[in-house]
Amino acid sequence: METEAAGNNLYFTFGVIADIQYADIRNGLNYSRTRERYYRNSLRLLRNAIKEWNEEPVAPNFILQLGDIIDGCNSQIKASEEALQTVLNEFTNCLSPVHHVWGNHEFYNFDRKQLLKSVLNSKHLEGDIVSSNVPSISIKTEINPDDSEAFYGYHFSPFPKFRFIITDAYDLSILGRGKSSKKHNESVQILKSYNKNENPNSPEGLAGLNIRFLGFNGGFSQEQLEWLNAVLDFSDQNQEKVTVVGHLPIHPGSTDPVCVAWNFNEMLSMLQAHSSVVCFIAGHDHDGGYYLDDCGIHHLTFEGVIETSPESQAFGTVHVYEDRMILEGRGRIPRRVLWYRER
Ligand SMILES: Nc1ccn([C@@H]2O[C@H](COP(=O)(O)OP(=O)(O)OC[C@H](O)CO)[C@@H](O)[C@H]2O)c(=O)n1
Repeated sequence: METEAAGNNLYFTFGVIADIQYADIRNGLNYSRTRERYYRNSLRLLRNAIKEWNEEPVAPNFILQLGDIIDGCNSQIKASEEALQTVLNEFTNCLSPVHHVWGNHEFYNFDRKQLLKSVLNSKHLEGDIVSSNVPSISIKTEINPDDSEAFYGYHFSPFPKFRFIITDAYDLSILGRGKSSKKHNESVQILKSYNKNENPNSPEGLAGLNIRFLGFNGGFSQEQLEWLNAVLDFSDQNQEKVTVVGHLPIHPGSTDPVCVAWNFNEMLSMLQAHSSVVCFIAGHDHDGGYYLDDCGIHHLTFEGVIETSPESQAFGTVHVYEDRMILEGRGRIPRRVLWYRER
């Protein structure tokens, strides 16, 4: 019974929203023509989500915006800047600071340099590493917008013994980096070694989990995995509870395999090896998903706003306690109680 749990003191709350994909165009369909996409209405759902967060008894400590904030079609109609400004204007009404994750649609509209110089770079919200009992180690990163190989990642601690890590699932990707970048070329090689189709987004001929090797997915570089490992070493020693956040799901049980990160297995085994990790939060798969893995890590994939009908909703508020988190989902997003794994 969750009401009889040891830790009934609410520590803090945070909001989550995924795949808004706003565009000032009429409704359309997804690529497989199975779902409607409500490009204009997504802005109204965002507005209502912000209103509800603002009206909570205590405003959420922060909001996680899980990426694909505007749709790629804005680029074709030369409306990328305008669409982004429209969505950001809504976020200015939000009483809570917003952490932005980058998805594939960010890269259809902007390159990495533009993103790093934009409001979608929320790294300024990164916290300091302060611990009385664990030696300080160098796990803060500087991101130079002129560095063509840089990845977008940072972490913050909103409450003692809790940490959130924003990761970059398109660090290895054929999207977003110039053709002369080493990571771009490495990504082309990885993708081509699995996917022989002329259209890199076509899954034709890809069997089982290999269906993830698509141009609209990506992965994590060794450099990023090493950084993450160092942060998690610190969190383990400091006995923290860590939630890792990215655009792409990393557990095939939590999503359609077509949406999984290329090197999900490397990321997954690393997170499972760190006792501090309790949750992974992703977007990208608009149908959403959930899986509790063998090590007790909760994998939450948030339903996308873009494919949510006007009379419904798709956002959540997570209430964080000593021994569990409770996701209060709205509309398509179910309520879930997420007990922390045994250390
Ligand atoms: N078989 C396919 C699928 C897609 N494309 C093209 O790829 C681009 C991205 O597709 P899109 O469905 O817009 O990507 P989302 O991030 O919104 O959704 C990911 C998952 O599908 C959600 O469940 C776009 O240009 C498509 O036309 C393709 O060519 N071939």
